[in-house]
Amino acid sequence: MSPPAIIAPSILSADFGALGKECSDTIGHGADWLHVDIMDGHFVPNITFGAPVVTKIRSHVDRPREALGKGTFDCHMMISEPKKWVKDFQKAGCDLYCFHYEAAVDSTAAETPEAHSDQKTSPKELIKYIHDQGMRAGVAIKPKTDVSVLYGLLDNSNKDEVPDMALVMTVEPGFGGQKFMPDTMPKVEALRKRYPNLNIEVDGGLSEKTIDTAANAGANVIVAGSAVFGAQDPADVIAKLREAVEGQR
Ligand SMILES: O=C(CO)[C@H](O)[C@H](O)COP(=O)(O)O
Repeated sequence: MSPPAIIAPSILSADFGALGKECSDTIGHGADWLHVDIMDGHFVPNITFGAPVVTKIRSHVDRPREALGKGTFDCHMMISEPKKWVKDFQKAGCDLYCFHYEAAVDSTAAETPEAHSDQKTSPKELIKYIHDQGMRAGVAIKPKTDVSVLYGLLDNSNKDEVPDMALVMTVEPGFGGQKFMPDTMPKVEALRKRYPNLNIEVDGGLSEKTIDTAANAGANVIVAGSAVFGAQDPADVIAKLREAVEGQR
């Protein structure tokens, strides 16, 4: 049986002029987590916001009572220098710091020459560093990245270096409102088969139309931006996404 359904609306599609209220309303509509997209205009061709904004919106949502419980801030770091921002985001109230595997292994992804030494931190060292700051760690992969890169991290016997979640991107990261890519589903299926208890998150193009495909493949953490924030009845959409995942357990 897969782990429980976790619905994590992406606030990328929220009204940025009323972000605090949008966040508290969304939790009130039944969301488990808030998915907070951090984009640096370098790793992806778009910019959102940084730790000071997260600090402000955190005050509108109660901290989770238990690890990864209701109210978790799931920060998806679409940034070139993932190690550099760990402490700032911990202080801002991030609970789950999810970095991109591609950014952690590619020294050319760093924006500045000084940052190149920072990028020498391997993914497993970065996971440990995130854990040392008291957060959970996630590792994201883009649609073209092979799922097997995650096996080396997940099969590690040193628990401090093992991610708490894998994020399989179901669109190219950077923008909300894109079309779900069903050809990413074999990666989710492979992960679920190999790791029955793993939190597997999918992100991009998830809606009432695509949720069955993702749930069937084994995803249990569902990010949805435009489908939730563009809905007349966000609570109904959140409930339907949950039902679809629970139906597969
Ligand atoms: O990470 C993201 C984009 O890089 C967003 O979380 C994602 O695209 C959600 O938006 P939507 O549900 O509208 O596709």
